Amino acid sequence: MLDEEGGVSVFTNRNLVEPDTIIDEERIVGRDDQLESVVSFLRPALQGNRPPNMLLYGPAGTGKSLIIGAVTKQIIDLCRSRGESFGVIEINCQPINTLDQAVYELVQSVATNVGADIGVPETGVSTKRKYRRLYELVNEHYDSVIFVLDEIDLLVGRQTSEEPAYSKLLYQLSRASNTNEIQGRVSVAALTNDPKFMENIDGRAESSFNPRDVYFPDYDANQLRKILENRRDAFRSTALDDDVIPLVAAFAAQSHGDARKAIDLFRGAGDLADERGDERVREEHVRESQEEIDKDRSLKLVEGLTTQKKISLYATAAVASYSKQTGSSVPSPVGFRVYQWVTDRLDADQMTRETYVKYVKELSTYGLISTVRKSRGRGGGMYMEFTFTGDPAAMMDRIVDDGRLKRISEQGELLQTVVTAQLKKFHEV
Ligand SMILES: Nc1ncnc2c1ncn2[C@@H]1O[C@H](COP(=O)(O)OP(=O)(O)OP(=O)(O)O)[C@@H](O)[C@H]1O
Repeated sequence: MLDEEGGVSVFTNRNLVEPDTIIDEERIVGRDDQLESVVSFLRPALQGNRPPNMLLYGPAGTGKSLIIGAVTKQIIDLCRSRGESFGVIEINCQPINTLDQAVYELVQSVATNVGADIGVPETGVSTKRKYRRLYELVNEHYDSVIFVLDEIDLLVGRQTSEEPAYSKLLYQLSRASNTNEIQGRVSVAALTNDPKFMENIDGRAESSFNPRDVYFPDYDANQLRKILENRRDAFRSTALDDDVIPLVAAFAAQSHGDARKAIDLFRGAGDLADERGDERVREEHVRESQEEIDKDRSLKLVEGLTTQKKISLYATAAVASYSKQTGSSVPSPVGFRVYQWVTDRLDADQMTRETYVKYVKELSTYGLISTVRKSRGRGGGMYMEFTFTGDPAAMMDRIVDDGRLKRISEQGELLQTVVTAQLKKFHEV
């Protein structure tokens, strides 16, 4: 097999390890209970009745979109063979900011499905008009529909509104057939990672939505292994070393058993082998690809931090990096002194020691840092100790991409002296 540049590729069907490829049912692993529940909930659609609303919840990459997609696809086909038209109107709420935009996206989704005009402008008209257009399209083209709202919890809407946008949308859609706005049968399936989602929804939305729950737990390493085995034919039959699939599964199992991560890593390892012109995917490709993924993740995370958090992280990383022993931990009083020095140099606001500690502790929730409480012995008080899971010097490099912090990286030697002096002082007391 040739790759795009005409070289030999380890893949024969790379598409199979792309995240959004819709796979056949026989490739689905370990979701029998969820499949059974969703099938039984949607069966009424085949008997001329309205299926109940559903809430599919569980961590990222556990097959929620996959299962609802696979079952609704079958229903569409079965309905079609009986001369009925069943519509699946799907949106992902993650990039959507407002209720108005969500309704517009729904209109767009139906219009694309049926090949009709959107028939309403994106801005400059009321949300009510967009709802009207949505109902009009549904009534013209479908006998029954299911609205699939992925990542529903992220549709919060404007901060000023008391009721979150997802609550209003669920209310509106789930009663659209009762109010006769939609003449056919309507149900709503909401997908979320948040197990407490229903606690935040408004009372009247809760009673009109009133869903049947389907829970999607994490996959364990064994299930991930089977998921990957079932896509082994993405690669040439001789292209995978024996330890590749178990290793990919083990890495993904560590990061909460997310099948998407497993598939991404599987593909990434293959791409790396291709890039290097290697004929087989080996353990080293998996490890290096995983390192790349970790690096990207921490980079994205750092980009999203406020300047104060960046400074706190930078000062802490500087202590870890400049202290003589590798992998050494950072006592919070030392980190704070260095933080103060950095803020002075940058002429930035200075937070209290409590706030500094709070910021750094927050980063431990992302797995970048681990924290322990320490005692200085009799009467010496308590302090926190921070340890970096990765390389603190690499972390510093990532942070100084922020224009404001660049100035400090030019004073590396001075910073090193400050760190050494502060550490010495701390250990002398
Ligand atoms: N049981 C499974 N068998 C085979 N492939 C799976 C399985 N579960 C998930 N996958 C694959 O993993 C990827 C992520 O799955 P999916 O999008 O369904 O997860 P999700 O639970 O909807 O995640 P998110 O909450 O992030 O949207 C997809 O490529 C899907 O095909």
